[in-house]
Amino acid sequence: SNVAVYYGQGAYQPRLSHFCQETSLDIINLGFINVFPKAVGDWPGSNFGNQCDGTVYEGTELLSGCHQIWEDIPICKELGKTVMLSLGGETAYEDIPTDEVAEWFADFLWYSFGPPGQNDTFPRPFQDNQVDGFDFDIEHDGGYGYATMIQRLRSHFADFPDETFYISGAPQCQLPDAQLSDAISNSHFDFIWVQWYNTAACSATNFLEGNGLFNFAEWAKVIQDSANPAAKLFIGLPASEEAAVDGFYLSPAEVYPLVDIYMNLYPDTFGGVMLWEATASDNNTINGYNYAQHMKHILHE
Ligand SMILES: CNC(=O)NC(=N)Nc1ccccc1
Repeated sequence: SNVAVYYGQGAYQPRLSHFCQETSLDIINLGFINVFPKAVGDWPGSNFGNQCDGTVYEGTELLSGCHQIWEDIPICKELGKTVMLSLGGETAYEDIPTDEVAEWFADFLWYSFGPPGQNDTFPRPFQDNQVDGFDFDIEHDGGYGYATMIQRLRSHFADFPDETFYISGAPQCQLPDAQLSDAISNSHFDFIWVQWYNTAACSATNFLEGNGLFNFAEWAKVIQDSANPAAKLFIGLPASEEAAVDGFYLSPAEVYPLVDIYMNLYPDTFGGVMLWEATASDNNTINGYNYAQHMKHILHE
């Protein structure tokens, strides 16, 4: 099974290539496209923390100088990493007003961050690099338009039949997820990494208390009833005490039984662990291994 991490919002984070050299990491979600178009023709905006050089395409909030990222993606690809572009995050206003805007947004993302050379009226913020897919980290204002975006993206994917592109989502653990449940029911996801933190009613800490509120089983059923029953369900966890809201961190020793039980109860649906986020994991070493390395060991026990 795989370890997925978010990268781009870490405090004083090192560049992407540092994480691509970590053998414990399989999937890297670059966060975030944090400004969504309000109308057809509007450009989205981006934020990758301390990366990029601060320049934007004139009149937009889309970063145009992300040299560290466009230099490092080839290294990541060379090392076999899956690199996703993540939409949303904490700060974004994530409302998609109409189907036309949803399709425009999907087209923009595809022509700007998908395979190069398709339509040069669009910018190439990562130059000729193409991402392996798009992640929906929709934290609020969502609910409508994502299924349309994903269907549109998949129609573009079909134009490159010998290449593989992915769609993923990071819903909160409360069911139904106000932002993504509609999209999960009506469009094809490959990975769902549930944020089993920050929400007391269903977080992974409930597993430790044995109170039955940790709802992996319910989410596994959502996947099995979804547009893609073969989608992989990941357990999302904070990579350190301070990486999420207080009180939701599990030590590696606490994660072990959680993963062991659900990996074996749901061998076809269990996909691995997602961590928020990469730099926090690096800074959280226990017995000489960082948090992601502990997760990799647990997954391969
Ligand atoms: C997948 N996205 C996230 O995990 N976002 C996230 N954890 N945001 C956040 C919320 C509260 C405190 C710190 C980070």
